[in-house]
Amino acid sequence: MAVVDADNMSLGNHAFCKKDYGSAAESYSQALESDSSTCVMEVLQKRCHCYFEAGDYPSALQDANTCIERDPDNIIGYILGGTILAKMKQFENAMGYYKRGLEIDPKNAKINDNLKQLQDDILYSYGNMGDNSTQSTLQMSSQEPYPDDDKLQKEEMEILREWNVLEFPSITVCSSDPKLAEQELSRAKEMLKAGNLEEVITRVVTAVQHDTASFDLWREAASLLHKAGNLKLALQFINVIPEDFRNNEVWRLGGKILAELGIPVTAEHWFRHAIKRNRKDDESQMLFQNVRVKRLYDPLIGGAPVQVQFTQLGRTLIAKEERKPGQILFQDSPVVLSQTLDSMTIPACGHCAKCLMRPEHYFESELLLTDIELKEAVKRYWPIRDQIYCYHCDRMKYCSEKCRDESWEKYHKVICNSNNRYSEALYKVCDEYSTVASMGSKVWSGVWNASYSPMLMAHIWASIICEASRLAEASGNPKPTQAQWALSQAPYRRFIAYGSFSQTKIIPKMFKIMQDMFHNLSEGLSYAITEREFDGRYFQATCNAQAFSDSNPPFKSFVNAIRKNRKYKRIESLCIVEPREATFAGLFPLHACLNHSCVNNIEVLDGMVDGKPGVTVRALMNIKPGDELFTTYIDTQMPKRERRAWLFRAYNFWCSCPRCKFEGDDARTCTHCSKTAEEKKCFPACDYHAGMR
Ligand SMILES: C[S@@+](CC[C@H](N)C(=O)[O-])C[C@H]1O[C@@H](n2cnc3c(N)ncnc32)[C@H](O)[C@@H]1O
Repeated sequence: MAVVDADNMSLGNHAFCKKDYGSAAESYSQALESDSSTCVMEVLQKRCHCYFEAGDYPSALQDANTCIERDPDNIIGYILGGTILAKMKQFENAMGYYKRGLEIDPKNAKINDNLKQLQDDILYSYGNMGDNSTQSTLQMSSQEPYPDDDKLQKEEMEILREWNVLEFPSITVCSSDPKLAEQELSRAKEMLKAGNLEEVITRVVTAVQHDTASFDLWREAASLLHKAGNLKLALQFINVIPEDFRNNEVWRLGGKILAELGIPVTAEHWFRHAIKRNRKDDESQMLFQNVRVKRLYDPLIGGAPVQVQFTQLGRTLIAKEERKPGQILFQDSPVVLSQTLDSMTIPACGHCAKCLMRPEHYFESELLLTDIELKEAVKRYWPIRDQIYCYHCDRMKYCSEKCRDESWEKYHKVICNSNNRYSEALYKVCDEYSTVASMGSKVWSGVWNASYSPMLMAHIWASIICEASRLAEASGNPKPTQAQWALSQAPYRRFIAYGSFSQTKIIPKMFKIMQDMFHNLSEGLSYAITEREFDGRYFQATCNAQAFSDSNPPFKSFVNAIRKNRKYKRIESLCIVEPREATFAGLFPLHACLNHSCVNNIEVLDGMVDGKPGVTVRALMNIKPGDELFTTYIDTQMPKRERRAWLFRAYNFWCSCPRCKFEGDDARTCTHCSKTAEEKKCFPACDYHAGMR
């Protein structure tokens, strides 16, 4: 047998037995340098063991990956890779290695044992993540003004002025008599109970006439007027109280009145003051967020039978009308998108997500050349979509010049490697990802842990930068002003952007790549990717992104067309296997308000919106007006403990949906009646729980 440097090999083995892993690894490295034969794999595995035992996990992983690269069916490589990643607490990645191993040897006892251990590790790690409570959405939601809010507030003040509600109310001041004032106020309260609203107003006015100096009285009077529905007079009364004398209650009441009058930005201003005076004032915080979601989302909803509200779960979508299973609730288009890394080899428009697959991607070229009938069918029915490349790089494909030009102006010019020498590093790791993915594992060790593309984050930053520089150019400024930066960031404020741990430590390489990419841009532009910025966008990209595809790809049109023509019955039989479609991850503003439940009442499907790929949200169950709409973020076939753990790890909350409350750890056993659900029907198992939905 040709041996790899036998001396070093046995030196290595000797040191290994003595647990001197450093020396053993060194000897194995020297043995490998001779790189002569079949033993290379064995030495690599042994060195991997040494690195692992010595705690040098990145080097160990490199050896495991080299084993896999040399022999993709090398099951030990997958076991080693999984074990190392589990040790590094990269559980999802570890799972990827083990799953790939099981594809080669489904009954492999070691992998099956390791997988069980991995599940325990996952659950244990979740239980030990420090503060394991769901974060308070109220505390996490910003009350910062939006860009241009100052202008909007000025416009609102004009309206209030026109309504004459900023002036002192026209009352005749009587002799000061606080007692009489109190009596009048009590009568006003009685009148309110009796529903005599006219009389409430008369009494309230009389009350303040007798004690104009008491701001408490003005506040109580305003509160009664608010309850009686006279909003404008109520506002006038509350405005009488000078700012320095307004307490938390006054500001809150003012905010409520303004919100009901449809003066949202000023209402937010009043609620902000209320919260400043009492940080624990949850009511004002909730009211603030509800005013905000109304003004931000109402314009997006159009005629759809839904509305956005703010609840304990944060932004939430509520049905306004009844819907039966299968009926559409709304459709949505992405504000930003990028093709997911695992589908990068499938041609698609990088701007609008249309599939650009051609017959040669589906049929073998030999067949296309020799099968005359197929050739004819393809010529007749396969819709050939244009494939246009970026002017400057061959990375980006588009379906039209319009898409290419829009993409360039909106974000690509900032990250195209013709303009940005640092972007090559990002493209390179994306390419590496596809190599690893082609081995069946969604791993991107040490760099990225999510299945969504980091390109989505890059597109977010690039689009912010392009928009800010466009605004600067339009206003004749050499560089964007702070207000212009804020304005260009505003569309992304609709997407939740917080998580429970910092990603910069977990994927430092990606953090560095993004910092470099956006630090020194052309024309003196620079965007600082701080830790906070990186973490926020990371969670934004992972917690809100929805995967979607072109719902009408060329293959589908082709098959539908040949099905209608009996002549092509044989060709139909060549199209049995559906091709993998290009998948995109997108941020959809309305869809991103959907919260999760393990008993989801809606489903999200691919759909065409204004001629471009987007999403369609459809009822799965009977939905009544006022019902909250729930999607599902995970595979709901998983048992409860796993579901909850995944949700906490990926989305930062502990699910408290009816299923999680009442289902046992085994997804098919009911905690109430212990009955086992039918195969494939996880829950509910009993009528009691069915009624709890
Ligand atoms: C796509 S957003 C959904 C909209 C979100 N409520 C908001 O205010 O933007 C996902 C986030 O919503 C929250 N969330 C969704 N479903 C939840 C649930 N069932 N319980 C608690 N929080 C939930 C979590 O913070 C999660 O990371």
